[in-house]
Amino acid sequence: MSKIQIENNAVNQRIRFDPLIVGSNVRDWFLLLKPRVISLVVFTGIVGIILAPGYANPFISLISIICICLASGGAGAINMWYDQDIDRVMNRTITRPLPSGRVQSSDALIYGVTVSIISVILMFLATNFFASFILAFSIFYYSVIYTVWLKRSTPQNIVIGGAAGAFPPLIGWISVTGQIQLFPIILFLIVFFWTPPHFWSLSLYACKDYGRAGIPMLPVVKGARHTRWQIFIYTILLAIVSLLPVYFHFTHSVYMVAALILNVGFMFMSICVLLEKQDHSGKSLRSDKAARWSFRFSLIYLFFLFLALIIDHYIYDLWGV
Ligand code: HEM
Ligand SMILES: CC(C)=CCC/C(C)=C/CC/C(C)=C/COP(=O)(O)OP(=O)(O)O
Repeated sequence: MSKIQIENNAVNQRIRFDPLIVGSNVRDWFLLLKPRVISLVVFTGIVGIILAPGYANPFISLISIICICLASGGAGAINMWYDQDIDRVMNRTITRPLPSGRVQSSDALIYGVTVSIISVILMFLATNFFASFILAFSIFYYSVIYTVWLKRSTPQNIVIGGAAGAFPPLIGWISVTGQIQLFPIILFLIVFFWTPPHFWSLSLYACKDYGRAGIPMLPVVKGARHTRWQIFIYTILLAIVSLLPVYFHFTHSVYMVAALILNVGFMFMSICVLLEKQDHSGKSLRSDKAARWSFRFSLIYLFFLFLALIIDHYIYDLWGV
């Protein structure tokens, strides 16, 4: 039996014995929204709301947060609808509601589009036109520009497509102030430069999956060695961008210390990824352990960096320490 056959059998076994497959309707509709990704996306949006100057009505802020949740989820469902053909060939995604046949294709599309439209209308009614426009644009960016166009056509898909996930802090800020300022643009840039090391770490160990699905992710097209260098370069760029709030005096020492520690941690991870032993084809000899850690650390990095922004804000700007 070939290696691919063995892998496919393992996947089939997993589908057959997955206890969640029968009678899991509500859970499937929930999973279509990519809830775990939403949690961090929404957190960055909440930080945008908290940092924005002026009075943020708690009820309106709650609606804005729900709107970012729905927009990100709706776009995620459209992404899963469009990608069901490739999700069917990848081990990581084969148990998702669409490839496993638990949700009908057209139902998923209607669901994704409806949830997205509701989010934009609700944002417009609760806040302002500008915030709802950027929200609509970010849904379009993720579900059409990234998913339909970039993902299958260029190894730079993540770099350009990364902008989709960087909008939420900007949207949160605009929902309060109605305008764009330098600080939320820096928050946008932080998530933008964070996305390549976040995703490419994962793509290093999910490379076979993407190769089988014919998706031109960086390690598939340019090899692991090139991807490891790119992760390293983007981690340096991220470190620089993450210190811009300190440079422009938007934040104080709490954020500065947190950012320095987190950047040292991420640099260390990316150096481990870079140094992980490879053979001459650039393939890792140690099952990409460092890349797995780097992916996990990317999530820790973004969460604590944005948490530090809030703590710094409360300590210095609100309590006047
Ligand atoms: C275009 C940009 C991005 C790409 C291509 C990307 C890609 C991915 C992929 C492929 C996964 C694995 C998902 C899975 O196994 O189901 C993942 C996980 C994750 N991503 Fe991203 N990501 C992007 C942006 C973001 C952003 C902006 C955030 C949050 C601010 C984020 C947060 C997360 C989280 C929290 C997980 C872990 C989910 C879990 O534990 O299952 N990602 N990302
Ligand atoms: C407000 C708003 C619309 C926010 C969007 C947030 C956003 C773009 C998040 C990106 C999240 C993500 C999991 C991308 C996965 O890429 P993929 O689809 O290539 O991954 P997959 O292979 O796991 O499906």
